[in-house]
Amino acid sequence: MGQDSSRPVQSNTVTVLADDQGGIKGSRIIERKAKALTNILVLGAGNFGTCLADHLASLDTSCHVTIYARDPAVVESINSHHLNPKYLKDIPLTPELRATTVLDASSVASVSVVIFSIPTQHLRDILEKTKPFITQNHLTIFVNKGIEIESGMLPCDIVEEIWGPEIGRAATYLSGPSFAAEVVKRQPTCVSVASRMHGRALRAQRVFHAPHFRVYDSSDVVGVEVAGALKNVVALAAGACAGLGFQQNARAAIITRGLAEIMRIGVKLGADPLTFSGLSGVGDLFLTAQSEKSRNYTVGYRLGRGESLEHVLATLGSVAEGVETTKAAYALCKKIGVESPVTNAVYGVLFAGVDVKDAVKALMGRDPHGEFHGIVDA
Ligand SMILES: NC(=O)C1=CN([C@@H]2O[C@H](COP(=O)(O)OP(=O)(O)OC[C@H]3O[C@@H](n4cnc5c(N)ncnc54)[C@H](O)[C@@H]3O)[C@@H](O)[C@H]2O)C=CC1
Ligand SMILES: O=C(CO)COP(=O)(O)O
Repeated sequence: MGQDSSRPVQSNTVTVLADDQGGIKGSRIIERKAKALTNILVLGAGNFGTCLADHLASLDTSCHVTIYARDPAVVESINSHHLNPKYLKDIPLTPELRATTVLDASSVASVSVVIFSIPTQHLRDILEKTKPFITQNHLTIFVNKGIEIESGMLPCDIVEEIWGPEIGRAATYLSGPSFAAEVVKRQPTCVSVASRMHGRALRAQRVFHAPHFRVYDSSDVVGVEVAGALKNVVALAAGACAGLGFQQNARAAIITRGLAEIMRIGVKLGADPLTFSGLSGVGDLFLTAQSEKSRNYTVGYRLGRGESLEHVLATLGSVAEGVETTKAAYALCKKIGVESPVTNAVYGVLFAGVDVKDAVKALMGRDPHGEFHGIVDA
């Protein structure tokens, strides 16, 4: 299989050109400290793990990138044919990318960067598996978006609970508007990366940065995580409105009121309100809540059209984090005493048999109140 001509391997020049599919062709615009970063392991060979591994493998040939998948058929196909047979199926992957089913002491010890691209409800499992091998020296980067159902915890808190505060605090969290199917085509994309140890966010920024992939650093881990998790709940609501046949006014309303709700929850949990105006906030909300490329929007849309949740999830073929996060966020908001009408409405439709039309009626029929109620007076 030859290299896809729309996705050139990058060299060390600074030329940035549009290719024939509108992707960006060219090379890194900041120096990546390849020698210091050395090898990278990506855990999770779904849509996003595959696209990030492909991205990193294409950046620097002196840096070996390995992707871990549980399915031997996926590993065999990536190694022999440079194709993932399950996700991003038609995209030829960078030939330098290697795949493995092995996750052990030596596979983790031989890399300095470990990227976790595993759905949130399975995060604990992979954290437990890697705990014996991860050290303070590893740069760890989490890209999942969600809240754990059982505990109501954000990924950052689960990481610190399982790995302990010292190693946990050094973890970094990447989030923002980044459909895998576009990143893998080198479409211009901007994201944020946050860490409680800011120097780690700067390191993660250098790992990913490329002409078509721009990374902004942040110290607001909670804000970035709350925004990434809850935009999926709002995307479910926006999709449902579209499925019902509501038009642009309704979409703008649900996105904006959804953002106010995300901010109320985030501020209560200690986030910086400014984060919600950034890439992980408005950026990802805007992307996900208005695009049929979003799995969460699609789930909402199909519910609005009258399909059952069970049927939609059985035929989606990939994770829609917002579904489980809705359950987690519903319980969390009750626990922390934050008003969450959008989350409650989505919860009712997904898990309590409420008809989508009735959920909209209930949302619109609430008593009026101030626009920034619960945020400015929090
Ligand atoms: N697809 C996208 O465009 C983006 C996804 N994300 C986030 O990245 C995370 C992963 O999403 P996708 O890759 O799209 O999901 P996906 O549904 O395409 O793939 C999930 C992958 O995780 C693997 N997996 C599940 N449990 C595992 C475990 N215990 N150990 C090892 N592997 C396991 C599955 O086998 C599958 O390969 C989600 O939290 C998602 O919200 C973030 C940005 C963009
Ligand atoms: O998070 C995403 C883009 O930033 C992907 O959204 P979906 O999970 O809804 O497809």
